[in-house]
Amino acid sequence: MSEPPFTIRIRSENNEDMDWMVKPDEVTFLQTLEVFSQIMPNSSHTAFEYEDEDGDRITVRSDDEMKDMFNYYFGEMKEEDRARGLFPPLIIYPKHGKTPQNRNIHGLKIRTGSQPEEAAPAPNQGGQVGLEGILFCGDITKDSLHYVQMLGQGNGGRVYRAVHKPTGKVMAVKEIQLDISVVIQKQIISELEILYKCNSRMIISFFGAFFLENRISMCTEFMDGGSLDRYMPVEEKVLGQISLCVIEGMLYMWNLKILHRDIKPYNILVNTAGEVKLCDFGVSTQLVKSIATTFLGTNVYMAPERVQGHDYGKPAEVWSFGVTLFELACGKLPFASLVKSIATTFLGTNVYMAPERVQGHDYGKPAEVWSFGVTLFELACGKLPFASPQLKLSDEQFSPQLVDFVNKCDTEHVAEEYGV
Ligand SMILES: Nc1ncnc2c1ncn2[C@@H]1O[C@H](COP(=O)(O)OP(=O)(O)OP(=O)(O)O)[C@@H](O)[C@H]1O
Repeated sequence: MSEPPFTIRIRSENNEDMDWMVKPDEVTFLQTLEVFSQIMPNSSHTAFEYEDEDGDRITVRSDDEMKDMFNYYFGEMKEEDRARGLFPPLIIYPKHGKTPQNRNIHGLKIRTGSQPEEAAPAPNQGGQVGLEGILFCGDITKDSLHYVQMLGQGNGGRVYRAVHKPTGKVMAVKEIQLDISVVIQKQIISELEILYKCNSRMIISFFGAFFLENRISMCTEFMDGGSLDRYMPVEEKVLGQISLCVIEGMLYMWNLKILHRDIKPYNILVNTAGEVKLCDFGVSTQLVKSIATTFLGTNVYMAPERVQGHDYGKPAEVWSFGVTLFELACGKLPFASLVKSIATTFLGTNVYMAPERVQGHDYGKPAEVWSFGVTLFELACGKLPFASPQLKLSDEQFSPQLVDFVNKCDTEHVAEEYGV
């Protein structure tokens, strides 16, 4: 049932109130930030807070958190007030964009003074940018980084090894070009701040992020062993240890209500100290959305419900982990069963295409026969043959425990067994 319009009372730092009538189904987090910028043009805000029944402040940084706030507000309302249409104003407190120095638990002490007027040219771009072109979270700026080497390139951007000049700290800097508005840039920076609070041995440390023109740079711990894709196939007993780390990392983030959203060998990093860590968490829904809009595509690690555009959660994460384990163990993807995961519309592939075609290899008559097989199946059964996919790890070189584990990383199994 959709909720009725009601008043949000925006309370500024000097206790001045401004009332704003909203329809909870229609108002967005970004609109709220825009309202702040209209009534307080001299301050910049990246989030706001409201108070719960104990008077504790709860921060809102996204549409989802805003929805939670509305649910809380309507949930707290007395039935008789609701029946009489008496809706007390919901008071919110705009939050200034903070430099997170005192929240950076990784103890990186870096210059926090005003930002430079001009930034050093990026490794792959020239030109100089004024202050207004720089959005900032953390204490790192472009000109404080010395780029040493490109470590890799993903779908969206490039990763460099860089030295933070003031401290000598070696970091990995991931740069992604995103054509988005400044308001969305601010939201991304704000959403990324949660990474400062993450403190797990299984999660890559986050040092800061900044925008320069239309490019975001995210600075994280450098892992000298790189990502696991380099080491495939991985021996089973090593895989066991790796799995423990990945699961611990996932559980840690799940407890913070954060999904990784992109579990795959490329996002599991190792170092010569023997550590295994997850990187590239989808903590910023806005960043995930912006990347998805800029680089259309699905990937073969995605669970079917996600590819089909349905809601997804932890089971989809476990699915991706299953595919990852399969690939790490065998050195190749379980493609025959996974081809169903390739979306119908994205990247011009569809569920009738043979695996070699989906993978961008040369194809010919056999691919045509594959598509015909899928078509016949659909005509005979009225559904596609991929409705209830199972990962298979049939090769006998693996222990039954590993085979069983990987096969249980199936969305339906996880949802049924654990009720998540
Ligand atoms: N913190 C890091 N330390 C060392 N190497 C890294 C680090 N982060 C990324 N890399 C390397 O850079 C490569 C590219 O990373 P990137 O995150 O851009 O792409 P990806 O994960 O392969 O794909 P996608 O763009 O889909 O996320 C990784 O595969 C990894 O080898």
